[in-house]
Amino acid sequence: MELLIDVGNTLVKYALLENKQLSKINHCSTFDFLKLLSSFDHISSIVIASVSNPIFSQEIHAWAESLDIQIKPLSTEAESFGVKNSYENYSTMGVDRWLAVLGAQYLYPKENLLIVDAGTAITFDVLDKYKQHQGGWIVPGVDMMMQALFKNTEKVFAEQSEIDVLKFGKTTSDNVNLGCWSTASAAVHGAVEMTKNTEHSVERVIFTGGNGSELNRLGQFKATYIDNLVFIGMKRFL
Ligand SMILES: Nc1ncnc2c1ncn2[C@@H]1O[C@H](COP(=O)(O)OP(=O)(O)OP(=O)(O)O)[C@@H](O)[C@H]1O
Ligand SMILES: CC(C)(CO)[C@@H](O)C(=O)NCCC(=O)O
Ligand SMILES: [K+]
Repeated sequence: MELLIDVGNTLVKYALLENKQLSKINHCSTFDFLKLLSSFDHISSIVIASVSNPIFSQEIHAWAESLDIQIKPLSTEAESFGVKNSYENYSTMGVDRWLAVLGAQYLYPKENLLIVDAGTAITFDVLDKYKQHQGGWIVPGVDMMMQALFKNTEKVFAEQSEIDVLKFGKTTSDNVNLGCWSTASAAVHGAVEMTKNTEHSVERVIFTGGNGSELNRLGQFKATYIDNLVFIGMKRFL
């Protein structure tokens, strides 16, 4: 049994692989994950991808080595499984993005794709059906947009609320909630629009990440939400 770990900036996500089958994803803080570690002493190997502080990964590394458990850190490559990175300096691209791209390419090899990972940040990656990454965007996540507003203003605030449909708001709280979600959603539309009339015109949008299913629900476009896209990418390395 293998343990797959995706270390983000807010949460650690992990899943088990048993007989090539991915378990459901769990998530927790790095602090809670370290408390859980001893319960994984029966696994044969670990695959880890991190875009966060290396100290956490180093602790897992040390623990695995002390128990003779193999540990394989993943990193972004110039090319993986024939998929070619567009970055001038590929190693600076977050490995979570690269794994999401590889997961999407595995699931939909015949379409031009836009991969949107909506977490702490929202990343956009365009991958064409010839396995060429065409570039992307990084924007603040919905929570981060709101936090930036609260931090830099005196009278702007918001309460957490469920959004039914995207529209204009008539209270401060609704203005913030609807504004930030609409901004994220508009960026998805904008990314699709930007590829129109190019050779990599997007045929499918794939959402993942903590806020991905909500963005999928709120948007008015044909899209697919895949909660374990990064793990599907990781599985290709096993
Ligand atoms: N069930 C959920 N659990 C945790 N976060 C959730 C959930 N639903 C929505 N979210 C939101 O998703 C965001 C976290 O997304 P994600 O789980 O992709 O985190 P992350 O991996 O730490 O982010 P990143 O990888 O971008 O650093 C938070 O802003 C949170 O508000
Ligand atoms: C953008 C995030 C934070 C999303 O998790 C991560 O992919 C990251 O730290 N990336 C490094 C910068 C880049 O991808 O160009
Ligand atoms: K992520």
